[in-house]
Amino acid sequence: MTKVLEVAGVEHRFGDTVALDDLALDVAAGECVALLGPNGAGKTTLVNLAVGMLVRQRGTVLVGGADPRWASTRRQLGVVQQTLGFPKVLTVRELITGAAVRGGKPRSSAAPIMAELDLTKLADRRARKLSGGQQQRVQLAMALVAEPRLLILDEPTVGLDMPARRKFWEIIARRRAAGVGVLVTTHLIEETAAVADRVVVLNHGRVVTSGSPTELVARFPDRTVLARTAVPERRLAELPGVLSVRREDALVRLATREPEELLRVLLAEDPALSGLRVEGTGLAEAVLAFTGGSARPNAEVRA
Ligand SMILES: Nc1ncnc2c1ncn2[C@@H]1O[C@H](COP(=O)(O)OP(=O)(O)OP(=O)(O)O)[C@@H](O)[C@H]1O
Repeated sequence: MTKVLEVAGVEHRFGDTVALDDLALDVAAGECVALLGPNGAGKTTLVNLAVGMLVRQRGTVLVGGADPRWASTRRQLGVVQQTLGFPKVLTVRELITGAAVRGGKPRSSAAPIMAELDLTKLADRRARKLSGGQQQRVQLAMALVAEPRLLILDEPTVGLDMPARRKFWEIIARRRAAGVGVLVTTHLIEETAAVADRVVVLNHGRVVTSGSPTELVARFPDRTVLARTAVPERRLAELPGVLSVRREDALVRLATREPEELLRVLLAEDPALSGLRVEGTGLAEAVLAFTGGSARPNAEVRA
């Protein structure tokens, strides 16, 4: 499989701070790799090296086999980054046409991409005056118009509502089907689980683990059985397969690896049992565990 991003043996320091430490990571054509990790893990540093904004200190960073600091390499790269501000006076059409020309494409390539991203009606508006979600679409159009081989998306869906997020990932899926590789950094872990082939978890500048979202979650086989019951804690702890018991008011949380067996004995023990629920480990909890945080049972947890 062709690699569109190759990172190997990368070390990067800011003074005494080691931001990246012997880092290796690849993105293949058509693959979506999510880079996750807590604040300060080194995600932005890696992105800035990959887009050629930082000068490499040690190791290899190649986009489409070439140095991302070369202008010819950057033409193969589409970037959506939170921090980029638009110039004051330029319209949506001017920005997207400019990105097409810089990428070696004809000016006429702007119109179809504006249509795909619902920007046609906004074409003559100044980009700076648009809403956050609309500006995000302009950035994506600028990133896509030159048909890059690699997309780097840094927190790309922050500020987008649910329909806009769905649309965003649909557009990315179409590019992936055409062989475009994607590197995405995000704190919205559960969203990533739905779109990424592979997750790379960074902490303190190092890769602490990587794998498909399903593989990472499968490394945490524990399930939590929640129920309202009058059965005393000591008795609950003796039930088969119970690893731990925690009571929160009337609710008990029982950790187990055999939830079905536990449910059977629980119901036999307390026919008046109510509020029964079984929770599994989500990707967010798995990532927190890998980076030394404690698990939190929320649908969308910031790493
Ligand atoms: N320009 C800089 N000068 C000094 N230190 C920096 C600079 N940029 C990053 N660092 C340090 O490098 C480390 C990695 O930072 P980086 O911004 O890459 O992390 P991150 O994973 O993107 O974090 P976040 O999720 O908060 O954006 C941190 O310890 C940070 O303080």
